[in-house]
Amino acid sequence: MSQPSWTAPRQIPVCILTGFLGAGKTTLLNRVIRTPFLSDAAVIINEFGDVGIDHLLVEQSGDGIIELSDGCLCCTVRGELVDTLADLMDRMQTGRVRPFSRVIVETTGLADPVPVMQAVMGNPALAQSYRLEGIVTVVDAVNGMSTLDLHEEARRQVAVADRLVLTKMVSGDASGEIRSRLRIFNPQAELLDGDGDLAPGSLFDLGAYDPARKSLDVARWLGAGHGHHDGGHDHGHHQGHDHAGHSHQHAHEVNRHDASIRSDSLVTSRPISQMALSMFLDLLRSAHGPNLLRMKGIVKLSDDPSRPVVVHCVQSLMAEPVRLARWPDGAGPETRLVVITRDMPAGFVSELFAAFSDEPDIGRPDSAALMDNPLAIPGGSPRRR
Ligand SMILES: Nc1nc2c(ncn2[C@@H]2O[C@H](COP(=O)(O)OP(=O)(O)OP(=O)(O)O)[C@@H](O)[C@H]2O)c(=O)[nH]1
Repeated sequence: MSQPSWTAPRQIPVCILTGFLGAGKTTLLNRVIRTPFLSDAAVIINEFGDVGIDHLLVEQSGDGIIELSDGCLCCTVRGELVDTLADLMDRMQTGRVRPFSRVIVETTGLADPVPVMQAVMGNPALAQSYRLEGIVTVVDAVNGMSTLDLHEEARRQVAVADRLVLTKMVSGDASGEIRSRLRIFNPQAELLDGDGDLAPGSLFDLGAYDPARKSLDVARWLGAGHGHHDGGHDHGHHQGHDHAGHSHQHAHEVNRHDASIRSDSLVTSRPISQMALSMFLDLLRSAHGPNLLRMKGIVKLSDDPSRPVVVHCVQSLMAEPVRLARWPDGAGPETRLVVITRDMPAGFVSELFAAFSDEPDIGRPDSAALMDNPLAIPGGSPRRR
């Protein structure tokens, strides 16, 4: 992990709007595109196939910018989206398009959002101008269950979301099953009613760290208050509590269709050294990067527990950590990390973190032992693909 930066340049937030084919992404965008919150947004629409029509369906707001990135994001994301974002910035800086302060990328319904996130975060030139704000995933209440059963991309779209929007609801009762499943799948994401009165700010302002305002809405970003799913369903969901010391971990394992994807929520008030944090993150990213779909959080460091560091990564890519001047209002002071993984054994991430954060436990090496011998990793060896 590189040294956290004290100040970050002004970067334009990029929000990814995803959701399976026909879930209602374009409809949702149309509902909010003309509102003041999005009046200076640039919208990039990715379409699949030679004859795209989605961009024709999105009503332009005034001189709103609609960029078309054709081709499948899964295949062309690194070239196409990176080029489009770079070109857009160049055109703004040379006065060829009006200034924009936010970008929304609507993906094709077939897109795996992870490479899309990587494209925004992983290009050094783009990282100067843009920062990944987060993911909004639209889920269709009518077809959502079968879509999640059948499509890995749809499961990933839900798992990595910061915010989930449920569309096409028939009645409150009928949507109970899909709500429960989404909660199991992604306990942290805020779940919004797409038929309700949606303010664009509640859709696209995801609470991520904003270098311009130097603000972080931890509850929105990490989902405080959304951490528990609706009860009543048992799809193999396991939740572990360990209140020894000051920490607890919640691990959420989803039903047999989704069994490969897990979400771990790691919380501890015990400060962690920067070295131990770096080793924990490096180990996860280097050894398990392909299975680390997303990790984000705020960490209490032992050198100065009053100034937390904000970290987030997508697979092996890590954004520049940012050291805050103080704990954000309403947060902490405790470390909170959300880790979304695929094909990792239950307990692996939480055990590894507990070892690095020196949670006492018989038979578990502490951080000093792990730094001496990183092979003594607790939690067993994850399956590899
Ligand atoms: N009843 C109802 N229909 C909706 C809602 N949202 C979208 N639809 C309908 O669902 C269909 C697909 O909506 P789109 O907004 O085009 O979905 P999309 O996710 O952009 O679709 P793709 O671009 O094909 O992935 C359209 O016929 C919409 O009118 C909703 O909240 N309620």
